[in-house]
Amino acid sequence: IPSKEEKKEMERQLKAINKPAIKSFKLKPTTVPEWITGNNTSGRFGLQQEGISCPDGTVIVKRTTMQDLMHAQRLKSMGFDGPRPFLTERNNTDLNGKFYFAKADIGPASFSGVKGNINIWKPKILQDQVSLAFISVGGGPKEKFASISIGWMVNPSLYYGDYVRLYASWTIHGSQTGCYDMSCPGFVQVSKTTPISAILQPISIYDGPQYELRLSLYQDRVKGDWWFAFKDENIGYWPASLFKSWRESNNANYASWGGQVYSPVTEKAPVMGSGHWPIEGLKKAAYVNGIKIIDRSGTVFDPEVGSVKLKPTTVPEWITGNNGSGSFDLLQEGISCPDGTVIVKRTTMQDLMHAQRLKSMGFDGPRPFLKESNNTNLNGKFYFATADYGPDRFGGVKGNINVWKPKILQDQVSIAYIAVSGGTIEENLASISVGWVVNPSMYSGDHVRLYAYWTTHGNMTGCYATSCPGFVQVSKTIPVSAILQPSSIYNGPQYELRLSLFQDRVKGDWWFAFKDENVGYWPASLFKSWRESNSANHAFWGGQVYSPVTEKTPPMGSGHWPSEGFHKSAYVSGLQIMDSYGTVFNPESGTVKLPVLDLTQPIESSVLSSLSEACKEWGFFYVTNHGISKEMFSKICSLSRDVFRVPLESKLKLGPFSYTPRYIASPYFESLVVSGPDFSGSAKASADVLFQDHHKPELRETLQEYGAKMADLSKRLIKILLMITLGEETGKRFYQTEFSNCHGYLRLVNYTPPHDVEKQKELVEGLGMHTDMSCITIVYQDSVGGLQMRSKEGKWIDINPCEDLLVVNIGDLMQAWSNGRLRSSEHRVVLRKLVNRISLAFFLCFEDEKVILAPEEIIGEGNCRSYKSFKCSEYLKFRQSNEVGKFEKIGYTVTDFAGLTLAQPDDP
Ligand SMILES: O=C(O)CCC(=O)C(=O)O
Ligand SMILES: [Fe+2]
Repeated sequence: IPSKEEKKEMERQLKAINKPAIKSFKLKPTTVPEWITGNNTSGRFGLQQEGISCPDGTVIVKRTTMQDLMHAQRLKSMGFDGPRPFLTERNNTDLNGKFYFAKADIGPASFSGVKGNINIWKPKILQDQVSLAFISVGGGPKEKFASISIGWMVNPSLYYGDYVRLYASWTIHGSQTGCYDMSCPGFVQVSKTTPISAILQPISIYDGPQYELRLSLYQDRVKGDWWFAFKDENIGYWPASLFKSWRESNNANYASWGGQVYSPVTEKAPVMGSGHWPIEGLKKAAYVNGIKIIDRSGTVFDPEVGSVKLKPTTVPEWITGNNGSGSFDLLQEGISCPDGTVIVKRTTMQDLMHAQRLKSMGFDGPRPFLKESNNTNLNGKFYFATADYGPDRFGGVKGNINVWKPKILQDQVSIAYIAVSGGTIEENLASISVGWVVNPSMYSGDHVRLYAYWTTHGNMTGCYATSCPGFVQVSKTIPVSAILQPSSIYNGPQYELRLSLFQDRVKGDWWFAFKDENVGYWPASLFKSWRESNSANHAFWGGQVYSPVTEKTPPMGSGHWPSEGFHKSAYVSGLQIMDSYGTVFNPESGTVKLPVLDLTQPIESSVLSSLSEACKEWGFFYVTNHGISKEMFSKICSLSRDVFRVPLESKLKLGPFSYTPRYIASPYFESLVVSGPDFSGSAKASADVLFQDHHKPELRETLQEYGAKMADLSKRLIKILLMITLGEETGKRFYQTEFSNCHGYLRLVNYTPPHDVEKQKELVEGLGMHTDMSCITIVYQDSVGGLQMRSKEGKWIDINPCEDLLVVNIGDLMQAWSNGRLRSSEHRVVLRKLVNRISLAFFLCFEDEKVILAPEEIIGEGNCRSYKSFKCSEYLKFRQSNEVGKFEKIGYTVTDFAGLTLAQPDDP
């Protein structure tokens, strides 16, 4: 505990260090070595943001807190006064502690830059110990000796936790004066993404993957400043003035690379690097490689660089989609920056005290994942209003929350949010929530602010975006505590926040997007429990208020009840869930998650049961890894466009069996049938009519290939359906006797919506409700979407398009043959956007002469037969006898045609 005097001194130091929030910085060096702008090289590298940094998020700077200074003080008194980046002395021990080094050096020499790759390890060390790996430069005569060193360091006494962190330190005055990063004036941070004490992840694994830090130190040859670059990014610089002694000798004199450990004498010295000897070789021992020197003339050898992750690898379509309603302005803390400046809101003592005070009040953060209802504890009351979705595996959630500014007192909190949470067991529950918050105790004023919050460890650990390591800010314009304006007005204009949380499907990181901009992400490593369950489990939307028990509870949202309706009560709208395949669905409208059959995976019993359930309930499912490439789909789509662009006159020459013009099924629907098994012949016949002497060999070649693949796929699917309903052996037998003569045909469909489709009040149907006359149908729909299936209760459910998935649905013939165990459900296509839509449907049908009669095996003992036997061609005739009956199914279903209304158990 510091004495009064010491505390005063620290406060003085804090004042000196914590400069005003706005300051003009140099943002770029004048000269940059070639190696900084080179192309990327290997080595994926995630960065975690430093503990206490700017909620503002514009520049990540760890402002020195009293605590840091106390730590530093303590370290000093322990004997560790900083890394010894340039030391000619050998391993040494003084009264308090021991230093060990392993290094290589160059010098004296004349150079102005050095770079190298250091691989990252996380040595096990005790609280008072230090382990680091570095690159450094130094120079000047003995008593004026100065140096800079950068690298990674594990130093629990200086920084929170035993994380491996980026570090930078320097010494002047013959190494008498020394500083870490921000703990004394000198280093100027310019990077907005990489703080100097950033947590480094991942870490190399013994005999496993190796991760490197790519670092460089170089002098601006015009200004003389020394710059520190991490991968491609300039982190900051030390002004030339700091190293007078170098200026005198006009350049640096020594460079060194290596490792260093420090331990109090009372303890066993900690591990350096991986703790293994160089003789064990790569992947086992720590290394520094790719060392390069830049000489005074600027000559470099083999420049080599990389970059920091700023974008997710996968981005859901909704992020790049068009804007929704409601304009929205963002204010950044009420300060705007003159050119060439960056906004630095560093964590102040006050911020920390606020957070502390809130904690002691009972509010330890929003409670994004709560099964419990409104609750009151000793200190305060929480109230919730939430809707939730789950448990389910999904990869994202989005929604619009309208913004209100509830009147609340200083100690109260009001929040509206969307959240995701997961975890397999109580102890590893984790969650992320984003939304708006009014929280005057945490942030200054009663502004409505954007917030992001997460919890880990069974929700025991929780953090606001930047108040502990975890969230990585990437947006340069939207800080997570941005003030939101305007807010909605009762019975007046409504303003919404468009938010989404989604998982990078390659890296596993969770991203937060506001409108169409990625604000930042939480690295996958943060939510181990989710990784175990492979994705999130629950989604929530709602409001939350907190108040100390002594006060009246504040209003939630607008403070008005939902019954008052739109413009009056708070709402969350446009809720969407993205499943782990990237398809998007609406959790409100009785959403159904259809199973996805992966054809490259062994069909396990869990897959069989969900498939069988879906076929019974919906008659729809998805199939993936079906062996048809994206290029194939886009080729057919483009060929289809060519076909439908042909003048109507020519298309009509194809005749009604192959071409259906727009006015038959619907004013927006036209289609071309290509029949199998000779898809090529059928396509050629059509092409000859449509394109006459302009031969289109691609059309028949592509359709032949696609048709054949569809025929194979449909047969494979039939076998799986038979296996589900009849078991493996019986299924195989029936495939041979009943399905081996099936044939298929393709229908290319072009939907042309009316010009005012987006303004129409009524839903525009591209294809009306119908059931398919097939055994099964396989549909490819382009990215426009609009296919819907109808539930037994009559609810319409979107079947969203997804690049990698084909839609499979059961047709009437299969429903009759399976005695209704497989459902042929009504579906339709709705047009919402003013763009053409292409779909490719493949119908697998029984041969015309086949008599359909459900076998006893499928009816099962004690069950009734539901359909009388009928000849396939008769049913087709029944549907086709009437142009309406072909597409409009009411009164023309297989049940109308062959259904047995009465239970007749003895009827064969
Ligand atoms: O266009 C679609 O997505 C589906 C077409 C369809 O249902 C059909 O042709 O039977
Ligand atoms: Fe259909």
